[in-house]
Amino acid sequence: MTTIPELRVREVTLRFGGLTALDEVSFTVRPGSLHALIGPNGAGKSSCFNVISGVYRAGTGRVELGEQDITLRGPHTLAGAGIGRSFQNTALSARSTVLDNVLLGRHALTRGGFLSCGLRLPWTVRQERRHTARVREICDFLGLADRLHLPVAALPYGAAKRVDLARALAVEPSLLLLDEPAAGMNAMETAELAHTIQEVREELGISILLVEHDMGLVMGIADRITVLDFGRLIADGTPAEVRANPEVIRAYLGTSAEENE
Ligand SMILES: Nc1ncnc2c1ncn2[C@@H]1O[C@H](COP(=O)(O)OP(=O)(O)OP(=O)(O)O)[C@@H](O)[C@H]1O
Repeated sequence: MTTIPELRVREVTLRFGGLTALDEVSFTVRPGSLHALIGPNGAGKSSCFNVISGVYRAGTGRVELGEQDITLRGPHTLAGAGIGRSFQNTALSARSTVLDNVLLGRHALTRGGFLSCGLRLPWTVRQERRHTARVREICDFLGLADRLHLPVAALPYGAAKRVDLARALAVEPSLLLLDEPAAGMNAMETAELAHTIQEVREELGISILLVEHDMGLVMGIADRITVLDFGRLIADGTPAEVRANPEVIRAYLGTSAEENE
């Protein structure tokens, strides 16, 4: 069994001109845990997510995954580092089928260049079959088995988000980054998603870092929660600890309470 590495965010600072989006933020995602990153609007959640996933480069500080320093890695090297990520606005090809979209996520694990694939050499054919079989398993696990050959454009929103999740899992990550997976979902889709995320964690044993606005979802499934406010870390603990933290209550009451409930 592969060991799941710890993700360490170490004193990360990120500035946009005069604005400090992240101010010496440090937290650790323990191996196999479901860790949520929350905070009011503009707190720095997306900035932090983007630093971890290599979209933004931290001004100072480090991001480490196990023994790897991933601070300066670009987003295209994520899969190689064992990180799968979902997107807030799914970056799927709407006209392609579910199967083809998820197979694209598998690309990072594919050996051989386009010449050997184009020539359909026997080992590339075998490799393709193996990848397709695994992708079918992942889609099956996520309840997409009967939709494999449908174009993504024909799917309801909740199912399209599952395809995005399937594509992130297709890289066989040890760390899964989920960027507001419940955004735009109705209550039933959100409840199903919560169940799926828990199943992914239990079945695959991987670590999951979740950036999410839906407090109900986060409080219900996270093992640990890191709270940001104005780019600073104001709390880090279990859902019960975070819920009772006066600074967290103040930060959330300072914004629209309904919006964050
Ligand atoms: N590319 C950018 N250029 C300039 N400022 C930015 C950029 N991205 C984010 N910011 C600013 O950095 C701060 C943190 O933004 P960020 O999007 O990380 O917060 P957030 O917690 O994800 O907010 P939300 O919940 O509204 O998505 C905000 O003041 C935002 O305006």
